[in-house]
Amino acid sequence: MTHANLENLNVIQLDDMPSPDEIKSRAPLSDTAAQTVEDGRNALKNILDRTDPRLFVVLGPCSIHDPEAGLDYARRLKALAAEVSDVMLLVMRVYFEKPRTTTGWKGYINDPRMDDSFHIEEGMEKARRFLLAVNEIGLPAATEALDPISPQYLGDIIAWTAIGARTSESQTHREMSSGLSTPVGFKNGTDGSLDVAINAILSASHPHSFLGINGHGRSAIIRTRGNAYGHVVLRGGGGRPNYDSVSVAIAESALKKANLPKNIVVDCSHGNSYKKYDLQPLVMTDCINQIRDGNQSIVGLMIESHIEAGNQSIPEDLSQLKYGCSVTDACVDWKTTEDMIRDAAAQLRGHLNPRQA
Ligand SMILES: O=C[C@H](O)[C@H](O)COP(=O)(O)O
Ligand SMILES: C=C(OP(=O)(O)O)C(=O)O
Repeated sequence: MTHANLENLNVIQLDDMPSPDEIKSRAPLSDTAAQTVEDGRNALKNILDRTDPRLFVVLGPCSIHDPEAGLDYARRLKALAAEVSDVMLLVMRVYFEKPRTTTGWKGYINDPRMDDSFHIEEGMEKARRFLLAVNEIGLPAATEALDPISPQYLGDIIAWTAIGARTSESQTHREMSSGLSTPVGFKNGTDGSLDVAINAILSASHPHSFLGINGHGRSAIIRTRGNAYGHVVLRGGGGRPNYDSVSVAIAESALKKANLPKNIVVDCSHGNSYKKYDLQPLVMTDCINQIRDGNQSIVGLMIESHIEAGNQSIPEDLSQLKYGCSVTDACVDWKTTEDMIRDAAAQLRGHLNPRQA
């Protein structure tokens, strides 16, 4: 009996991928970028530990598809970050991996040329170069960790990580988070379920042993310490938002019951704005009002924002792409972003009392 036809029946090809060490040697971490990462992580941890009373805001495009426009955005954001640094820590959303409900462009790492050619080796290196550039500008970066191998390539240049609504319940993502070097925000499920995020924080806070790769790209058993900086991201879901004060109070009690710190980030987009990008300012204003009214748990916000408003589908002819406009979820434009951040900063000045975890 032949055993030749029992495996890889649905695999067409296995291509070599440069190891994490190889990609890092092509795009090495500079001293400036390393300092930004370290300062960003420390500031985020201090906010979560309540030794820094500021609010952190993760904002930027739904996904990066054009590094030039992405860096244009980063430079603008850096100037805005300096203006409001007394009350807010701005962290740029640098999302390269998109979880899809069914199918669609899965992001710049997976398909950097946006033509279904899937040059992952090119995408990974360019993604790393982009992250380095953002950090060299002096902005810490946030990303969604979707592929469990990617952090070996990029983990040294990320300050905050999200686990998305579609993967908070996944053991693989909880294990990975237990070893990540950044604070990790776990989103509630797409159905609105908060339990998956709370269980994820608990799971990721413990040590795990699981399969992965090492810097040389070899299979490895990864043994982790556990991540003490997991927190919830409320993104709405199941047809209703969950940023309102009642939903926030429910999340606070669930965290208390699980013996977890009362640390909540509100995502102003996704289910919280019914995916209507121009509702994000309303969500943000509501959260800022809650903080002014004495809320002790909202430590961060997320905004999907780009240079131009809305979104566009990816055209066959890429020269037709509109500059600075999202190719995934719709975003608020730069002017609106500035207004949102400046208004919120003005509201927060004088109202940021040290909050209790
Ligand atoms: O934030 C991005 C999207 O909401 C997420 O990737 C799902 O997108 P999809 O439902 O269009 O696939
Ligand atoms: C996919 C995202 O969000 P969620 O997991 O909440 O759908 C995102 O923030 O890009």
